[in-house]
Amino acid sequence: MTFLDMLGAAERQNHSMLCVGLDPEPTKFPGKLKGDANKIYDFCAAIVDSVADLVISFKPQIAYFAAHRAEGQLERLMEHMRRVAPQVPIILDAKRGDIGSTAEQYAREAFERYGADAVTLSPFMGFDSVAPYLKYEGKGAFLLCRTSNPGGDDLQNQRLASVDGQPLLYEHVARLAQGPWNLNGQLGLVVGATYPAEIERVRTVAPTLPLLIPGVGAQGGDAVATVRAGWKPGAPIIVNSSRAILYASSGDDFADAARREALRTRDLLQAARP
Ligand SMILES: O=C(O)c1cc(=O)[nH]c(=O)n1[C@@H]1O[C@H](COP(=O)(O)O)[C@@H](O)[C@H]1O
Repeated sequence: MTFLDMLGAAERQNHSMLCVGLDPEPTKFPGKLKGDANKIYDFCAAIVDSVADLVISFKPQIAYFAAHRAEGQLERLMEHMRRVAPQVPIILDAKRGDIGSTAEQYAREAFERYGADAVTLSPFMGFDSVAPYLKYEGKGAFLLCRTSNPGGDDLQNQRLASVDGQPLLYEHVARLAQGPWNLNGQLGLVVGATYPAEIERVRTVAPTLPLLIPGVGAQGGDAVATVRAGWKPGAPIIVNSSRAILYASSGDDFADAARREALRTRDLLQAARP
């Protein structure tokens, strides 16, 4: 099953566009787990178990594991997600971007070591830095396009005088991903929920690509505006929330609280479909 097939199946089965981001930060862990980096797997597995029937995708952020020498725990978590939610695709948020020979190693890490279904990438180094990921048939690759952070303006909103129509840089990335770079239909784009007008613009330039949209919850993005700007039948959106769900409670009821917040967010997103 390809990444896109899995997305469609999870969306239908769980009636969801919600992606739960797995950004484990031990200092924020509840109760007995607090401060213990050896409990990253336990914390994340409990969250996965409580929301598995509510999500279109899971998105572990690799830095939160690597910073604590917890790559082994990430490997176990990937296996756990496969076991409890085989229908739910996993996007490894790694934001890689390097020359082709190094990109081959990053692609191997994401798809062979961790067994991810998709990965996030920076397009800054150009097509040859993206191509090695596309050799993995059926896997997805999301290019950073208009990111959720304010500093995204610094480069992404610059106008490209040398390109036809003088698009903004992020519009050009969207055009490349929808067209010439999308050799096997594996590309998607990352657009921040904090910028709904830009989501709408990206959706116009890239009408069929899946959009990964982080920024609801802790970053304050507008869930309803996000869906209205990005959702179209047949062109999935994957709306990520991490901290607002993971840390919905600092008590021993953290998994139940995460489920309540995930359910609330899922239903808000579903109800906003035009
Ligand atoms: O690629 C991403 O996932 C990403 C892109 C972006 O533009 N903004 C963004 O916040 N992210 C990631 O999405 C998650 C957002 O987390 P919360 O703000 O806690 O919901 C983090 O893992 C970020 O690294």
